[in-house]
Amino acid sequence: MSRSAHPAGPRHADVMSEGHYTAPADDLNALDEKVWSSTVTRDEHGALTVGGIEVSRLAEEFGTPAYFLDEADFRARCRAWSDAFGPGADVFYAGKAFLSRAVVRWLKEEGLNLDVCSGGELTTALDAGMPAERIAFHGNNKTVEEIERAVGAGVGRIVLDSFQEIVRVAHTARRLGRRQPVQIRVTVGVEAHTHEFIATAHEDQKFGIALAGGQAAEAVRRALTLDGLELIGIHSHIGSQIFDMAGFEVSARRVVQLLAEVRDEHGVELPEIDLGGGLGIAYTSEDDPREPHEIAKSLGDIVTRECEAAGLATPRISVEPGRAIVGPTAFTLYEVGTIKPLEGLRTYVSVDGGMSDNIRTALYDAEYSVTLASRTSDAEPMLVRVVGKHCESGDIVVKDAFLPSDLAPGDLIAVPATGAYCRSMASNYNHALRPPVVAVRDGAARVIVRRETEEDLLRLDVG
Ligand SMILES: Cc1ncc(COP(=O)(O)O)c(C=O)c1O
Ligand SMILES: N[C@@H](CCCC[NH3+])C(=O)O
Repeated sequence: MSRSAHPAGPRHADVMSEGHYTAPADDLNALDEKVWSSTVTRDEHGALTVGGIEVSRLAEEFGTPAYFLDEADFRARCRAWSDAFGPGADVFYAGKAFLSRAVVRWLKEEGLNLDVCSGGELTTALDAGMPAERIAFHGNNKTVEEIERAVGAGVGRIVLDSFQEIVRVAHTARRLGRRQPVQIRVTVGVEAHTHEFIATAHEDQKFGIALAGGQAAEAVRRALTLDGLELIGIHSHIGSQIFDMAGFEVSARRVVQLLAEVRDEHGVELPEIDLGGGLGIAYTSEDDPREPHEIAKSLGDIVTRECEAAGLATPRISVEPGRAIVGPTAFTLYEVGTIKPLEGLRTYVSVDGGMSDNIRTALYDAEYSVTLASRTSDAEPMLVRVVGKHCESGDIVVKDAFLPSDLAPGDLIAVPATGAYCRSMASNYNHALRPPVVAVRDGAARVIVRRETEEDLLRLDVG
């Protein structure tokens, strides 16, 4: 069985009562390479395999639900990003998308840097051997204790997010006898075309300091006067799951304008700009993400052009992709439980996980696709909603999809593109046990984050 680049058939407008969905693929067994990691294929029996291992074997050994992460694909994406940006720029992987010690080691080996945004992420990064100078520390409300740890560890940069934080970091650095490299995160006033909850550069929200009204310029003024700080640049992150480069272009242009104002007022050319992460991936065949080299070229060109126009030397650029690296590298494997056909509506397929392992559908109305993984089938397509086992009717994993109508309890189904913001946002709702993450590579599979156990739950319950 082979992978197909274009499995989605023509759209049908006739079947659904609400929302939007793709018509059944011409071949429900086909795998769209846009949404699956590079080593996923079907074997001669039709079963899905990753890294050369068949899913039924994986399910037997590691159980379901579980996330299977294609290590070769992860490493290849790291290399694609670092090659695209080249030695004159820095790629920081955004650890919030998914972080574990194995991931930190892969990043280190592949030459990437790491963006962390909490004490927990910092600890994981340092514990797995990421050199502190390759770590950027983010967050809109870093605690004093987190700031102390970050400065004490010698992180390469702290991204300042508020006026209070400018003072806090300066104080801490002075007390520890350091001069901490910092960037200032600005909100550039861009409405990124993405879900409201994951857009971050419009002014009415909690992140950053607004360019508008001269606030960012004031933040620069203060940062430049404080002894404990070495202001190395300006940071902007406009949101997440964005396909349209226009928002990044506006953002780059406005950040460069601020650099020019800083040069005019202070006679200082800040050497770096960070344009954040947020590049979209394909969750379904309808999504059309950009390749890293296109993104690098487009951002590089605009920064160079704007800097030339402003008479500035081109600063060093950095970016912080999270989803675009880890998102496509993993899929979630579920076992089908109950199947409930609702006459004239759709069939509800319940799986052994749900919103506790993938909150994105409930939280952002995110769209996913799904395939029958343990076998192929030539049965007619049926319209399904894949739901979890939680006590919520919003507990939906895949809102609208087609699966073969001979689907039966015990079949394995796989949801692709769950590498980002699924395990990292997983919960214990209904005392669910968070699933393991299993890395698969060259015919070998190993647990990198183990499944939680009921003992883990009881251990925290000390009452
Ligand atoms: C500051 C910052 N950088 C990078 C990212 C990573 O975003 P993404 O995973 O969409 O690339 C985020 C999350 O949106 C962020 O807040
Ligand atoms: N967690 C979000 C994105 C936010 C990224 C971090 N600022 C998602 O799943 O899409």
